Amino acid sequence: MRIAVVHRDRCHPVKCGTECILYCPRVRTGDETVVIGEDQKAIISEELCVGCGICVKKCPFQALDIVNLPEQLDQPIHRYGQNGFVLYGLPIPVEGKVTGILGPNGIGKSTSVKILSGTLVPNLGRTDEEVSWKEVLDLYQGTELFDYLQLLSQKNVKVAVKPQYIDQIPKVFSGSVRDLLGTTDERGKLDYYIDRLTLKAVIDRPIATLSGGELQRVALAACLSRDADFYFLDEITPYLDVYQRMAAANLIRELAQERPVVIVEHDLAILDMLADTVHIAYGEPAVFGVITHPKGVRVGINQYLEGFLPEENVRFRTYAVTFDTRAHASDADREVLLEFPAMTKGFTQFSLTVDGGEIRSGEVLGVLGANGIGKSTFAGLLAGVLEPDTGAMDTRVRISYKPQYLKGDTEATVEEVLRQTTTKFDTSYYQHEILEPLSLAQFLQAPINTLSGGELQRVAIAICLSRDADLYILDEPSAHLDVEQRVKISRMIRKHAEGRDASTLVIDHDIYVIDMISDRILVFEGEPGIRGKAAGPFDMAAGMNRFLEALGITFRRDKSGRPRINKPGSFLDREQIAAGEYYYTEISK
Ligand SMILES: Nc1ncnc2c1ncn2[C@@H]1O[C@H](COP(=O)(O)OP(=O)(O)OP(=O)(O)O)[C@@H](O)[C@H]1O
Ligand SMILES: Nc1ncnc2c1ncn2[C@@H]1O[C@H](COP(=O)(O)OP(=O)(O)OP(=O)(O)O)[C@@H](O)[C@H]1O
Repeated sequence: MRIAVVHRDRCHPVKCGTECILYCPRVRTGDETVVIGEDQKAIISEELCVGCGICVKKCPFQALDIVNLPEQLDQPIHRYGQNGFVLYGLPIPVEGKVTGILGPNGIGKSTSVKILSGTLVPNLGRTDEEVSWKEVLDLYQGTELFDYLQLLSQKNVKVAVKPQYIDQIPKVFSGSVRDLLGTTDERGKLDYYIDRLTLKAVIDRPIATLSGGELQRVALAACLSRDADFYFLDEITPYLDVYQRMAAANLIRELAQERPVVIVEHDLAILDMLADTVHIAYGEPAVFGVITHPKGVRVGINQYLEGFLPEENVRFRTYAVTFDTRAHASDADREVLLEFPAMTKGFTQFSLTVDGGEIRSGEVLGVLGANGIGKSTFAGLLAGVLEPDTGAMDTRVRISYKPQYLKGDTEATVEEVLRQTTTKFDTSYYQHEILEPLSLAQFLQAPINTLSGGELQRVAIAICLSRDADLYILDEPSAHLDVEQRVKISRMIRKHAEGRDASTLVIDHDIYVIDMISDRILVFEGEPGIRGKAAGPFDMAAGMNRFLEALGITFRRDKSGRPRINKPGSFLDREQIAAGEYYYTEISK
């Protein structure tokens, strides 16, 4: 079985020589394997295509993919139009349980949530005709999903959804947090959620002025407060600090005792403590995706990292994703490259104090701290996009800065934008050290304004690292990236820093990313939203301990090296706290 996918945003028959038609051996023999449709996009007939792949190589805009599917796949559940992405399988919500969905970007996780939450009516892969619910139900007869789909088709099920891209909320809602949440209090638990998600301080603020972390928590409170039969949460961790992630996870577990919850999540440490079972999503991003049967959470995560599904007998990746444990060498003999001065910056409600410090040549300085404690403000002061009230950064230091929130509002293609930032685009260094680890090659011809959150993030990292600079600043590079990409960008940022007469500062809430990347750590402390102060830089163990001790969270490593959060109050948790080993530990080895 074979599928042909045309990435419509990259298909421009007016601008190319219609190479897909010109070089197709079947077209040369006289049939219509590839034609240009009325909407000026290529259409590939999957019945006629022989799968030679010549059109894929010849297309100047990388707009085509032809893929042979694994044999055992049966009927698709949905296809986004002719030559569009195809999805096989659905997750199953279960009474009393949190069901997770784990997989790379662009593999159909959100699509499956849209189907189960009733936003998208499945078409069983048939894009040229109306497909009735009866046909869908016939297909699921005798399966665990039948009852659920029947209720859904009869519109007899009430669902609550936390959408993936919360930055859309201010575009459709203009009132205050109180106005928005007031309409959702259907179970009389809103005050409880406001308290547990520490939203009291922002309750009268206009939605448009909230930070990403605050908006994420408002969206969560809005979803959890509804009186629904089923709850669907599409990524809860972006922009939340570790403490807030744990608080959100605990609330979701509480809710799952009463109502089924389905969650999509890339943060493995959180998914691990939150979900009872996981469905793995595999396939080829933007081409096809398969949702597996449910697996126990620990087994499922390990199979996903391994890239092999023993029950299905499918290897979907040729290599395993491994979590390196890095020996953190003392680098005290590195030369000091630059000094940042003592600075202060005050907003109406918040003030930041920074004691001066130094960053060494080739060093990566990790930055940890709660939401709203001044990390991005500090980055803005260093980068010169914010004016300090006292102190001033040396303007001779050349800075390359990736901000936390990305704008993707240009129609220029990825390649055009990258070429504007570097003269090295055509070198093999650029291919191997930038494009490959960020998996950018396949969408170089895509216009920036059509990229997903994870794709845009990777382009922004490439732009930042492409410039010549003395100091590279990356604010939350892991947001919206899948697990594999997080491991890859961590290695890549490290490699970029090593052996270069430059320094790098990385702010991130993913503890593992900070562990992988950093030589030393700056810890931001204070009272979120009111005052913050940068402490350090500390060596890795001291920095991690200082940050995690304040949160009361300990980590251990499992056999594969993956960091896992210890259950609060468990034997290991108590033992590590007593030994003062919050992250790097001798005890759990
Ligand atoms: N309305 C749509 N029309 C056409 N294609 C779509 C549509 N929505 C999504 N797609 C495509 O379907 C594929 C799967 O998208 P989906 O959002 O379900 O992935 P995902 O696994 O949730 O990814 P991520 O982790 O990045 O959120 C992507 O290639 C996407 O471009
Ligand atoms: N331009 C501004 N005007 C007023 N207040 C601001 C402004 N920028 C930031 N703040 C406030 O300053 C505080 C610190 O914000 P900052 O973005 O530096 O925090 P952060 O530690 O980076 O948080 P996060 O982890 O959520 O990104 C927050 O309370 C924020 O609301």
